[in-house]
Amino acid sequence: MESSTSPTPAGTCPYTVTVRRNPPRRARATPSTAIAAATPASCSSKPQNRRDIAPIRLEEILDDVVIHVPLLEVAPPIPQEEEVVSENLRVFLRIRPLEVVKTTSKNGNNGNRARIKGISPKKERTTKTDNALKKKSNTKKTETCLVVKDSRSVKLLPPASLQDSKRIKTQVYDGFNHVFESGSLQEEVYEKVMEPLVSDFLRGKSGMLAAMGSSGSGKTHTIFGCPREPGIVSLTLRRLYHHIDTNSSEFSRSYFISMFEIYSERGKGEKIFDLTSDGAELSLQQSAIKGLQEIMVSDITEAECAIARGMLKRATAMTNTNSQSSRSQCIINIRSFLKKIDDDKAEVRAKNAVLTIVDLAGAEREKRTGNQGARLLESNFINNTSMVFGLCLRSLLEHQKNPKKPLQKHFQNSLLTRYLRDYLEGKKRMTLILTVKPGEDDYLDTTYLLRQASPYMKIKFNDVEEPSHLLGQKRHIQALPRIEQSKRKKFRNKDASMIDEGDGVGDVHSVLQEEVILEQFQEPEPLEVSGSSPSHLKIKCNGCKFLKEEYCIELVKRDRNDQIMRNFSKALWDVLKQYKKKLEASENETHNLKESLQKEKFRISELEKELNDQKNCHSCCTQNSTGFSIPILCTDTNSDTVVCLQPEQCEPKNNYKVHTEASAPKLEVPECSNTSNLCDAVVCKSPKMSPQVHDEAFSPKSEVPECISTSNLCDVIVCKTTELSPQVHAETFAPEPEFPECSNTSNLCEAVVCKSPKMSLQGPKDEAKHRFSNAPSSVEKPRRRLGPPPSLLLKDISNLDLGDDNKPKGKGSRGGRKPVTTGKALTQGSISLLKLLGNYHNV
Ligand SMILES: Nc1ncnc2c1ncn2[C@@H]1O[C@H](COP(=O)(O)OP(=O)(O)OP(=O)(O)O)[C@@H](O)[C@H]1O
Repeated sequence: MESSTSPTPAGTCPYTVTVRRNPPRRARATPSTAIAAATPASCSSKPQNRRDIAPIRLEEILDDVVIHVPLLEVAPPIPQEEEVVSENLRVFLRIRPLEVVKTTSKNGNNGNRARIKGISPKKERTTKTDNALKKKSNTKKTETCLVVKDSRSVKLLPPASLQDSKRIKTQVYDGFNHVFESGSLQEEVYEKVMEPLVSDFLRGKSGMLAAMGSSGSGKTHTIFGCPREPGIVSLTLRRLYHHIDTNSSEFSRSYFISMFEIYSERGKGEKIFDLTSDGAELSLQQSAIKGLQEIMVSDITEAECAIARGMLKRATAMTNTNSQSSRSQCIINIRSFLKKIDDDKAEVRAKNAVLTIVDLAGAEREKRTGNQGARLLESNFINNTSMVFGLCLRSLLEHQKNPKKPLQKHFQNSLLTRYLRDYLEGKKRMTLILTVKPGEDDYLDTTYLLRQASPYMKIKFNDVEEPSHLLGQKRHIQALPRIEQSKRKKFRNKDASMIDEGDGVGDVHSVLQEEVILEQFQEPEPLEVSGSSPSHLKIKCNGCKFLKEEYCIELVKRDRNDQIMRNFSKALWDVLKQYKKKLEASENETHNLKESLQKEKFRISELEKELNDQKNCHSCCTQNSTGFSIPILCTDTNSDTVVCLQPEQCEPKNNYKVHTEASAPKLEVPECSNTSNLCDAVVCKSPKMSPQVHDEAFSPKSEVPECISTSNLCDVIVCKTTELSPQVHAETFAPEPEFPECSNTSNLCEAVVCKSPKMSLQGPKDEAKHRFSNAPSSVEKPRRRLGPPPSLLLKDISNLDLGDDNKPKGKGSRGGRKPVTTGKALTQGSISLLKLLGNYHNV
């Protein structure tokens, strides 16, 4: 709390203290919508609607719905005396007498035979339950818990036990169309409840009456009654047949009755049984029952007989609460078919209307009914149907209160509600009659029903079918609650003039045809609106005459709703488009990823192939029985050279013959076995080299003497691989015992050349150094022991004329012996060696 001394205004007491209870508030800017609503358009200086605010979002569209729809509700058209635009659901309450005087026959039946599906009617006998009930009723005097306040309200008094323990207070239920006290007569009920429906029905308007209440509360009694006290159905039929059409000479009216029940045998799903025929099982398609028989009833007796026969077939059973409790939902349809025959008898117009009366099976509490087994399963079905029925109405109410809340599709959950869909969605008018038992024991049942059903009184029927007074009169615009697009399209092009003129064409026999006629008449497009304010709107509809004001407003409202829905659809469409784009993008990405994956796979397979090739190449060398690796070689058939098998080289076009392990054991080139995959093994590069040399070269016994003797002819044995191991070359090119000097004195041997830079022995670059002439230092090493000369060398020595070594050789040499030729030209190295040996010898 804040206190402050304000400057004292003139004329007031200087000691006055102003106490501010709340801090001063800052005035908030008035919302533009409020301004718009409060200020007339002419007074506002600023533009009211700014369309450039923001792009429409879903929420705004929904808000739009809220803003625009009540626009017409703010100033609803004032209903004329007889023209009620909207009508609430009519709810009546009937209280059963506390003590029921049973009008039972001698054998215990009260006029109707009990029948249970699948169970033959039993002989009524006094059971323990009955006795218990009787005892109970005798011993304990039941108090009433329901007191009628006035014709529209009741007071519900909780039993003393509950009042104490649960602190439940007295409740008042108000707003019923009428409350029938326990002593009310059937005729009275009919007059208030059914007569308005019947009147409308006679004017061609469909309607429904449904009786709701707990088991034994008097629903069946109210609907069907008994012979002494005929119920609503009987009274309705009487009324119908006593009704005389004013223009009966021009019209012919006929009635058809159909009756069926929805029953769940032992709770195994719902089934529909025809009660007017042989009790055949039927099926529900959309909201129509396929194969349901209609009996044309020409008089009241016939009609009552049909109903009585149906009642006999209905499933009933005895429970603790009702000796003849209905175990199924029973529906009776009375259809009126009105026909106008023109003078020339050529043109007939017809009108159908259906009056539906529903006797619901009573909701049961297991504790009270004492049901077990099959009865209990039936109870579950009954309670479930009652619950779904209630949910549908509750959803309709909530939807009407707040249009944002969608109309739930509870009707799908039971056959009954599916059949009554139009009524439960507020498209057709219906009336409810609640039946209650006023006993203290029934307090819970009664309070449950009243609590559940009393809100239904607020349900409104705005867009329901209006009665057409008689054929030829114009239909109200509201008589188009549900215009199915397909039907519209189908009949769009038909001539609507016959409706305007009031003359029908052709023979019309169905409700559908009637609906089509209405749709044609009420086709709202094209729509022309004239007038400035809704109250003066006149709309020209499809070439028809100007319609009444309230219908114009209704059309505007619908049009606006359509517009809102279109906006909503657009926004939704945009969102969907965005999602689609995203989806496409992600699909592309997925595609790319798949492609790259394919490429990777292909690359992997290539690498694997390469690896396999490498392995195959490696497997050229296989282990033979001796443990040596035998290369699988191929021989060049042209040159007789031996090469290591390479896949690309061994193709038949290259004239290579592939040697398998078995076919090439003789080659025995162990040195190559270690390096088969690393090198081309032993290759003769010289075209001059004779096969014999190579034979020697590859023979392990030859120990490569030819290397020395034939060094000038060829490169002899060449390892092509750079990775040839020294050991191999040592074995191949360094026959240690025979030519230690070769290995030690590589300068002597120019024949053995390893081309590999990694070769451990003498490389080509060292060749010059190893030459004898250029490396005299090697000669000067006297301590070095030479190994036994090879046979070729010995031959050379033996043939050497050492005495003439100073004489020039060749043709011009005199007296000298010609050197013995071995058929092979001596190499320069050999000559040098021989000279050296000669010198040595001389020394
Ligand atoms: N207003 C009434 N006046 C006289 N008797 C009544 C009245 N209402 C009900 N009864 C009697 O009460 C008994 C039970 O009524 P009824 O069979 O109509 O109950 P119900 O609601 O149809 O029960 P259920 O749902 O189990 O079929 C019947 O014997 C019926 O004659």
